[in-house]
Amino acid sequence: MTALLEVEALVGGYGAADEILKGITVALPERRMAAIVGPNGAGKSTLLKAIAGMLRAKSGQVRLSGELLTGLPPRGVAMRGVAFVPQEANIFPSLSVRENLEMGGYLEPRATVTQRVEGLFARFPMLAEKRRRAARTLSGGQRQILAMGMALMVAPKLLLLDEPSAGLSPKAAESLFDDIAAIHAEGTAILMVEQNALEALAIAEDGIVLVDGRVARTGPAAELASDPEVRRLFLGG
Ligand SMILES: Nc1ncnc2c1ncn2[C@@H]1O[C@H](COP(=O)(O)OP(=O)(O)OP(=O)(O)O)[C@@H](O)[C@H]1O
Repeated sequence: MTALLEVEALVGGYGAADEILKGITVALPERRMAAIVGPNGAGKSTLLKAIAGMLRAKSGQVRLSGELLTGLPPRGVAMRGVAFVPQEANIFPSLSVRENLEMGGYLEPRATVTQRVEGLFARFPMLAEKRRRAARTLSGGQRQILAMGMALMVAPKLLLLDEPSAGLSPKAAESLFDDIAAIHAEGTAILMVEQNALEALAIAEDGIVLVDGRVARTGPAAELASDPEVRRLFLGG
């Protein structure tokens, strides 16, 4: 079976300085969810940016369903079915909730946009309730739902989430993780970077531990979450 996402020997960084990604090889099957965990500065966010086309790889390849993504601009990657939700500044604060969702689907035909917005309102009643409110009035957890909703407007095959629970209270994070698990259960493959490593591994099927720009461990998420060495070294557990 061809994997949905294949990252092979990816090397890259932000300039002439040292490479941040030092040869990353990971794969994600169709409809699967993997959590990327590891210490600060390991290159987790950088890996997501490289997959999304926001960072030019120095060498190595990224493929989606066998098709080469490496070298495509972010728009080209997005048009092939990869939606990226950055950690910050992922909504338009002064636009309404509905307008934010419409912006998420601005490349889609009008009728598709209307249909998908209605689908998201049905899926997330909070968004429907607040559809006319400026996005800046939402709570942190509600903003993350809106940001994911914008990404879902293109019906992506793969959703890239960069620390969705950052800055949320434990209760808000727990509720957000429930929503992420539900989005995954509906068939979207997800690659999620998280500081809340144990919570992320609890809802993901696969785990990827990144340390200093390299893959230190991969395996079933539950296995990694209960591995004493992983807990001690990377999860503070
Ligand atoms: N835009 C940038 N320009 C230059 N260097 C950057 C940039 N963004 C990140 N870096 C550097 O790249 C390294 C990896 O950062 P990255 O954000 O990928 O780590 P991370 O594993 O996601 O950790 P964190 O949880 O701290 O975000 C860090 O040393 C960081 O300082």
